[in-house]
Amino acid sequence: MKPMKPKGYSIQACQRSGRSQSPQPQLLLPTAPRPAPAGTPTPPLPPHFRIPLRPPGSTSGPRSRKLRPGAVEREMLLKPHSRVQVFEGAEDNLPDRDALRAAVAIRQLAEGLTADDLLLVLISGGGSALLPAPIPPVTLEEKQTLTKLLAARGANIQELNTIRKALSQLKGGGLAQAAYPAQVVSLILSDVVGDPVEVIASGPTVASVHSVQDCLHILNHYGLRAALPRSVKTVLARSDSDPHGPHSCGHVLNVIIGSNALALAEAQQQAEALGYRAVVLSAAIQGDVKSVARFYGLLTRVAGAHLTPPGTGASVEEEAQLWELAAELQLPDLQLKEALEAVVGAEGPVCLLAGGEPTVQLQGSGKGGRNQELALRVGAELGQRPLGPLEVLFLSGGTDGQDGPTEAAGAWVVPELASQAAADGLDVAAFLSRNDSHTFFRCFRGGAHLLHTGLTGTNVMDAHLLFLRPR
Ligand SMILES: Nc1ncnc2c1ncn2[C@@H]1O[C@H](COP(=O)(O)OP(=O)(O)OP(=O)(O)O)[C@@H](O)[C@H]1O
Ligand SMILES: O=C(O)[C@H](O)CO
Repeated sequence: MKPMKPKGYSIQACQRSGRSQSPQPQLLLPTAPRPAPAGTPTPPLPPHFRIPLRPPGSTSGPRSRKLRPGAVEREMLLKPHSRVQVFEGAEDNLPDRDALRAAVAIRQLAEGLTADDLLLVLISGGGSALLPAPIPPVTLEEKQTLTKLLAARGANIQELNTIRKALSQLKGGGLAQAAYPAQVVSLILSDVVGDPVEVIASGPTVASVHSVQDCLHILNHYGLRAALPRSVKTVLARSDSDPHGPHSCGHVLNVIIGSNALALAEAQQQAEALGYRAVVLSAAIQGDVKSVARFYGLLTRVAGAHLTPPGTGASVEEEAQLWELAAELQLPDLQLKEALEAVVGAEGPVCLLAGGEPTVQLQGSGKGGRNQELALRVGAELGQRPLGPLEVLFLSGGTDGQDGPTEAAGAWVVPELASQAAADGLDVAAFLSRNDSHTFFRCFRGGAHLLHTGLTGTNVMDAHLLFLRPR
């Protein structure tokens, strides 16, 4: 590689978070303690959750300070007189004029490069909204409307980004094309199940494999083809007849440097250092949050049966239901058999880890997030039948530190939660019927079961941790 001529500056486009951190009871998770020496009695379940909570409203330490939206990025990134230009935009993950300005600046930077240059592209979740560059005559507003309609009708991220790429100058390999003949290296944090580089942030440096027919199929499926603006029809027709075909990206190296699987592998090591037999179940958990909660409820009972005296755990029917549900969820990398075998052989506490992105079909007007809703639903599942002499804790958290439009990253539950909530006059089912999981956890035990991490600066979807320990 030729020595780089240092370019004058680089551009950092980052999302302006529409949510500020407000002082809340903080459950601070210390760094994992050193591994317990051999022969140490099994740690209480789980030691790192026994941190005294700050009383509500306490404001010490950076995490409890109220930050202006967007201040975190500036605090995290820039030094005085930095040559880095920061463009903020795409508030709440929606492309806007600010993001459009950033996209134009990035394209101009890329187009000005030569064969002697190396363009370093850092990509993470939310990148699609940050790099809007609609192909004329499609306007930003038309593109916003179309993607909002698709999302509202249940289009998944693969479908959404296929359409985004077809209407963009920079997505689907367009940024790499603009930088040609410079070499391009993209370092990617994956927030999409299976880590498909052509889907993550709509693959600005990855040649798109989708055709116009794929787009039309998606638009037909969601009943949007008839109402397409003329501009969109023009662009789709033009790309269909494009003699050049998809962008070639032979000058590009795309590298996944952060993913759900990597995060779970690290969490597994931490759990083992804390004395747990830790097994990763899957980094591709998808499907409706109700089914996923049911899966974890059955898994707890089936795995728990191997950790408690015979006759106190799951029935044969429940084990069959677990396998049926696993098949229905179609989790490509599921290590269920391996996990259950590990539990059978375990002498002490067990930690089963998984991650991904369940879906929540919103039916109520409550406040919550995927992780808080999953945790509450698992809590309801765990409280349905006795689990025998078994301590259980389930945690679900967003790795970016924010779960839905709330300050929490997620929440954690134990089997006793549902009965304790009833004793406190809180109807779990009613909160769930309104998608009001955040309100529940704020009311329950003074918010003690909410997980607060603050913005983490990364985003590799959600992490689900199931801790089991025979009493
Ligand atoms: N009241 C609610 N209860 C449960 N889930 C909700 C609620 N409100 C929003 N959600 C879910 O939260 C998700 C949005 O979460 P969030 O704002 O963390 O963005 P995200 O999907 O994680 O995107 P990113 O990857 O950029 O973080 C949506 O999928 C939505 O279904
Ligand atoms: O920005 C996007 O397209 C989503 O976060 C998926 O990467």
